[in-house]
Amino acid sequence: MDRSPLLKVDHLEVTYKQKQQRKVIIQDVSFKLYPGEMVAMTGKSGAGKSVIAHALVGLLDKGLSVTKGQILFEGKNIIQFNEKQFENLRRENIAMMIQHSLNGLDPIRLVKKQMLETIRHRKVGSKKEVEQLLLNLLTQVGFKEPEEVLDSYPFELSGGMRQRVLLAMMLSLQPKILIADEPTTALDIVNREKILELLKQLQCNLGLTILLISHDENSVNKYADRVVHMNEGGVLL
Ligand SMILES: Nc1ncnc2c1ncn2[C@@H]1O[C@H](COP(=O)(O)OP(=O)(O)OP(=O)(O)O)[C@@H](O)[C@H]1O
Repeated sequence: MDRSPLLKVDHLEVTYKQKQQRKVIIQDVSFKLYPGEMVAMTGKSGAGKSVIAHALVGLLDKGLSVTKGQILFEGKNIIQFNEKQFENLRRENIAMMIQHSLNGLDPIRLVKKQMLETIRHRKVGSKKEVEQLLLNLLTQVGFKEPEEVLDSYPFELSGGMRQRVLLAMMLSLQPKILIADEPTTALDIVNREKILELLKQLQCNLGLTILLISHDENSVNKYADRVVHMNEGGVLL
């Protein structure tokens, strides 16, 4: 099959540098993400999964930088992107649900306000059309009564519900790739399965390409099309 990868990570190296200190954190990592597939990146805590995810969207912590290799998005090397270009990339192409993102919602601001904030760059149409879009997004992530959710505060919602709201916000950006970094860690076992099932459903129904990051290989194995296993800063094949 002649398919080009949407994302190609090629011999990536990430180094931590501060004053006299220098430590290679990610070494020679290569993998591809093809359109419409769900790839799980697994490996134990500290293996480097989050650092890779952050490198993909230009959100590396201070002191960390890409020192070797390429990250090609639709064939274009994004390593040299400036802040503005990365911002556009995150807004238009690669959405990232960050780890512990249950905190990613302001508990005391209406869901509606926070969702509106996320889509402020999209030209949707009239107020009514925007509201309908938000309701559709909430329905897409499994809410039976989206109006109620829209008019609630995150603190009134359960952990699983908040995670689904965040997912709806990510979907509102219409990304080509969704990176979900440990989307289930803060949830109980029933909600964990529900979120993974939902991601699978979104992949199948919307053709969304997903990079699912998890330390729990067993739970993601049955959902992912492929698994990239990280081992202390490198890929274990
Ligand atoms: N800002 C930073 N400064 C220095 N070292 C860092 C920084 N962020 C991460 N590291 C180091 O990089 C390595 C990989 O960390 P990373 O958070 O990517 O692991 P992980 O596989 O995502 O694990 P976890 O699931 O626990 O988050 C670890 O050794 C960590 O100490």
